[in-house]
Amino acid sequence: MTTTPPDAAHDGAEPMIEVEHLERTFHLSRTARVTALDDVSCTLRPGTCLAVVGESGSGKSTLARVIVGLETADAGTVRIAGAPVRPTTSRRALHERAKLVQMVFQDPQGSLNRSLPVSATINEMLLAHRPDLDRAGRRARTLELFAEVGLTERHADAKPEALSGGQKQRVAIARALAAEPRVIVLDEAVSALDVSVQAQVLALLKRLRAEHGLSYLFITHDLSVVRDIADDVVVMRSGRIIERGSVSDILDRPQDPYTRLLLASAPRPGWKPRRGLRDALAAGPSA
Ligand SMILES: Nc1ncnc2c1ncn2[C@@H]1O[C@H](COP(=O)(O)OP(=O)(O)OP(=O)(O)O)[C@@H](O)[C@H]1O
Repeated sequence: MTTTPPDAAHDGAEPMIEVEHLERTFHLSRTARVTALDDVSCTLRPGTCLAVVGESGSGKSTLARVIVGLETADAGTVRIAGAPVRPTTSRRALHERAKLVQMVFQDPQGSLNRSLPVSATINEMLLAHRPDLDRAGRRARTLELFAEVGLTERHADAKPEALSGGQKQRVAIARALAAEPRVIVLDEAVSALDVSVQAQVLALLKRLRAEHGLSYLFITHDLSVVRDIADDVVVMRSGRIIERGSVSDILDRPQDPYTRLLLASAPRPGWKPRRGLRDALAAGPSA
């Protein structure tokens, strides 16, 4: 394990997200269970991007869901901007949390109504988070948000089916921005996009981060995007963090055999998919 954790204590700034000793086990039947989070601790430094990487089923999404409050941990603590995140059904507490942290998913379709223009999803967020705006104010703010993510009024008034995958993901990012959060959790948010569209969305995310002082928790199984966007990385396997460090620590000087295998299995120019990552991992680090 690398000995240089991306720990905010090192630079004295209060962490945007501080996760300590999270545990989450899913009971599938009376006898079968899966440990999705096993003593997981990590820190997102303000204004930075922490990538959470690992193969499918390693616990990345469960970690993201616990952080935003969509999932409850069995044990451990989550603090966002210093405020403890507790399981709650209180509308007020959920609203307060939504102002701190928003989530963008792989499939933007989930937050779009097929029969309404895509601007409706932004209007809905503004209704919840900007009570100071009237109808005209919400429309103006919606168009501002569309412009921020590189879309126009024509896109705002289109139904979801008229937009490409990349454009829909831009709408999802605009929707997250509408709450004016401090942190955005992106769960495989660029994974379904073509490489060139992916690069454009990553460039957009980097610009927005700088302009709004945002911090990102970036969940991905795709190591090729990590170098582009992340500052720090944690590597998960079977619910545990097995290695952590700066992007160059992890991508250039990985210590753990599993991290090395993940890197060796990652697609790169000239890579030929002779064997799946799962098979390679099942065969063990010496494969
Ligand atoms: N609601 C649930 N009920 C039962 N098991 C679950 C549930 N959510 C997650 N799991 C299990 O917990 C483990 C971790 O899943 P999780 O989705 O967090 O991993 P992941 O790394 O995000 O994988 P993927 O990239 O495939 O989404 C897996 O074994 C998964 O099957």
